[in-house]
Amino acid sequence: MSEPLLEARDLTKNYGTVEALRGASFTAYPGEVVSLIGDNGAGKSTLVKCLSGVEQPTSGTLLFDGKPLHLSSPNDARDRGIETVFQDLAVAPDLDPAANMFLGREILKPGVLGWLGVLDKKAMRRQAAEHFTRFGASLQSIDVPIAALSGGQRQSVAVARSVAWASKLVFMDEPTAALGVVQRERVLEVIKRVRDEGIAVVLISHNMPEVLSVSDRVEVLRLGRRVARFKAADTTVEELVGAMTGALSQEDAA
Ligand SMILES: Nc1ncnc2c1ncn2[C@@H]1O[C@H](COP(=O)(O)OP(=O)(O)OP(=O)(O)O)[C@@H](O)[C@H]1O
Repeated sequence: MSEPLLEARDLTKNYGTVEALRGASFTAYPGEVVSLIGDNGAGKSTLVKCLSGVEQPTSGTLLFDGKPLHLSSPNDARDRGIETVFQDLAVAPDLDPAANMFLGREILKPGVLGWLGVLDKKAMRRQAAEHFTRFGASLQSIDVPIAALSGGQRQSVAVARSVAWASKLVFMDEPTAALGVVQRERVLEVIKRVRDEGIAVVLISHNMPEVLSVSDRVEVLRLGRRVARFKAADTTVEELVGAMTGALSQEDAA
């Protein structure tokens, strides 16, 4: 296997007296789908927040391409090609899907005075439409505000937006949770397509059959620590559940 793209070693994260992470480690390789699983409260979202610049770990080490990494904000992570689809769907409800896709990354064209940039809405709409088609967001129109879309359509806009900008790694926190069967399959196809382009996809999901069908590897968190790692092809739902609940603890045994 290639060298790790992103590695977390012994991360801790305290919120007051709550220890959300207690020495958590995690590894993602380029061009793989790795699922991060664990019971409610295991620390998955906290770990993703620490790996995407939303939160700073209390202690521990992050490495990116083998070099120490410090992320002071989500923009810091984005500058390195790391994108995140959050569980709470950070889309702007009053803007249309194209504007959402380019939020904070607007395409400018020279203004009348030559030096004042104005928004190139046409270029953004064209690129957004191409992108949504490519990444399976089925929208009848890209002119309506996000607020008028269904939950599933909003979700697919959020997924398409983050994979549009991810050049190295994308975190997806429950990306199929709000989706019907057809859209769920589309998102899973998008995940595989992004992986096949050499990007690392980190998937958080409580749906074990889905985890096994789309992942190359699975890492298991329990009580704020990584307790097991599996190759998806070599494991079963029962084994994953055993690791999540503590019936099996590979890493403690190692
Ligand atoms: N901002 C916060 N302040 C205080 N405690 C927090 C905060 N965020 C998370 N926690 C606590 O940290 C622990 C881990 O939470 P986290 O959301 O990371 O778990 P999770 O594995 O993502 O869970 P779920 O599957 O339910 O989303 C929980 O006990 C949670 O209550």
